Amino acid sequence: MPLLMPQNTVQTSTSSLPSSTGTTPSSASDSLIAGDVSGPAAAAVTEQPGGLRGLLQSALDSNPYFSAGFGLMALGVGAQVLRRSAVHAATIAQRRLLVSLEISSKDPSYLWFLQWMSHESARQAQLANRPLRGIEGLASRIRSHELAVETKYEQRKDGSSTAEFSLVPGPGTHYFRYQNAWFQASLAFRFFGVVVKRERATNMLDLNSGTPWETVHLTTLSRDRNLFSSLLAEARQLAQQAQVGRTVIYTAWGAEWRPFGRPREKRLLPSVVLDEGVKERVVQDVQAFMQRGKWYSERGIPYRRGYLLYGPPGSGKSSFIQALAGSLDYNICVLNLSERGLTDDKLNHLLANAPERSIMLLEDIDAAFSTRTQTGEAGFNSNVTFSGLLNALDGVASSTSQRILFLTTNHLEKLDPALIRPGRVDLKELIDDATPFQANELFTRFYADEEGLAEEYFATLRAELVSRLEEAMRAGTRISMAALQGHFIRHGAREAVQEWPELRRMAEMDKALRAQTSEGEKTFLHIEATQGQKTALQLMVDQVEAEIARMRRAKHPVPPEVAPRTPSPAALSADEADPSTLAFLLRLADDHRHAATEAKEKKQRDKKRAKAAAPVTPTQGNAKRLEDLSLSSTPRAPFAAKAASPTFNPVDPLSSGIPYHAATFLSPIPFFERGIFH
Ligand SMILES: Nc1ncnc2c1ncn2[C@@H]1O[C@H](COP(=O)(O)OP(=O)(O)OP(=O)(O)O)[C@@H](O)[C@H]1O
Repeated sequence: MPLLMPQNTVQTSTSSLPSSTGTTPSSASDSLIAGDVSGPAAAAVTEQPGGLRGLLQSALDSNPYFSAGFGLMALGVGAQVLRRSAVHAATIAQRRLLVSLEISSKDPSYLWFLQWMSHESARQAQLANRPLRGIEGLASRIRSHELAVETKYEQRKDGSSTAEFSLVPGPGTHYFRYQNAWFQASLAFRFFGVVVKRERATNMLDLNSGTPWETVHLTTLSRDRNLFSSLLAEARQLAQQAQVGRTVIYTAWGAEWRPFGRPREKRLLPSVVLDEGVKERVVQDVQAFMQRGKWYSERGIPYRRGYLLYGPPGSGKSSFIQALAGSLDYNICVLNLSERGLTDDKLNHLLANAPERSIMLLEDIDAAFSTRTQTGEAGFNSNVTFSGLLNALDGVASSTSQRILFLTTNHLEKLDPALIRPGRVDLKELIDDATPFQANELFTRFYADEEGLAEEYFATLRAELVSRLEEAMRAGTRISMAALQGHFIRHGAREAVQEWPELRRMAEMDKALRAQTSEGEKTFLHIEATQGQKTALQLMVDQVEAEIARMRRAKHPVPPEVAPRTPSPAALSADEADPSTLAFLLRLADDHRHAATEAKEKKQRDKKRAKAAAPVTPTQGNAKRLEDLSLSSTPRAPFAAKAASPTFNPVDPLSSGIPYHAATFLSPIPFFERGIFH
């Protein structure tokens, strides 16, 4: 305690000592310096506090709580200083020792890195089954426990579907070891608020697609910074390895392209059998186009080419495009215009930003547009307008990078000429049902090396099959290549010929069913009344008859356009019926049925309204209820008088002479609506 004694206090006390005491000032000050404050000097110090320090001292001495609090405060301040210094030191150390890399989901290496991580985690999972040995063994045990699943789901037109799941590192922090260096990877979802600051345009796209903007942060020691490039190169190599000999199918994911499932095995061009010369024409055209990049740029012509493949389902349009992409070592970007959530802007962006070396494929273009008007109201989910599509196609035309665009359709006749004019579509090819040439080729591909089949016998079987197809074609029955391929898969060469009638019957039924659908209606207009179509016609006749019977049962008048032609349903025989008339009659009958239902509903509505507007003579009970419900200020007499009059319109406050609010309240219509009179 004496050591805490303030110097100035000591000095002040010492100078105030009277010299008359005979004590030499030097001896007093000596004893103070030596720390000896007993005796008169000490008394002087304690008795004269003098200033803030003295006050503090006395408080500390006299109040133990105060001194304890003071001590705690000093400790807290010390701890805070220490913490700050530690944080500061850590920040400096982090800056100097660590280096981090950000990969955004916009960057191509983002997916490569995620794939690399999942590949590594699978590899390490295998290592983990081995005995633990050294740091390698330890590293193998440290693997990601925060996974995310990416599901690619495809619903096919035939109703079947496929789903592929890939496990990738999920949001969170992951540690891994690469070339003896430790890495920390933190996958953070950056939500819109943050992205707004960084990339406004991208943020808007994210808002449209509803997918969060993602980033991966990689951190390692600064001396290992070169490992980043080697890691990314390895990830890219791994991604490319997975694609060697394969075709990547990209699909639209919001406003960007993402690989759909794993890359597919390349389809070989000879495996798709098209009619004579068709394949060669398209392949040569594409190859010539690819070699003329300089020619296009020198003349300032947009470097793009559009192809339209049209024809019935199952004729090999998609298969051919896949094989063509494989032969050129290209990938395919598939876009379905009827896709939910697709807008003009997104379409434009997607067409303009397709991955390099890829063929753009717009499938079933007729399904999205049959006329120039937007078909969204007609049941499609897409918000793409026809003009939006034309703009997007023209936008592609203005791009300087190479663009190969394929459109496919089953119904050429449904397409607007503006869509397929030269400049948008440069080459159109019909990919039709099987021709004798194709049947010959496919038969050879399937059975040329079948065991136990002599060359001569093989040739005879092939000729027999081809002649049967020709005969079916003469009778108007076409067989799709998909059906022919399925038939060959099911049977050997001999049975394929023997079982030909089965294939033909199936083809006829298939056509009949197709013709039954409204989609098939137009196709139907082009067919002749052959054996195959007779089945279809019969189905249609049946439908017209059923329609007429339904109308008669419902007591709807049969439309005059239908009636004269069908004095009795039996008069319509399949042989006489003309498909276009039948299609017309069916549609007419359908329209008429709708009109009749609407008329009936309207009649009921009118009746109800008339009943509501009819003069009201309240029954005793209802009058009582009205009385109970009426406002006290409501004059009841005029209402009763008016209500008795046949011309009284209870909804018209002016004619009733009742104040407006009371009139609405008293009007029977709201009561009807509320069910009071029911
Ligand atoms: N010309 C062909 N050569 C070889 N196989 C074919 C041919 N046409 C169709 N196939 C086979 O039939 C199946 C369906 O073919 P694909 O999907 O290519 O027909 P598509 O014309 O694109 O049909 P859609 O118009 O319905 O899209 C595939 O398995 C394919 O192998």
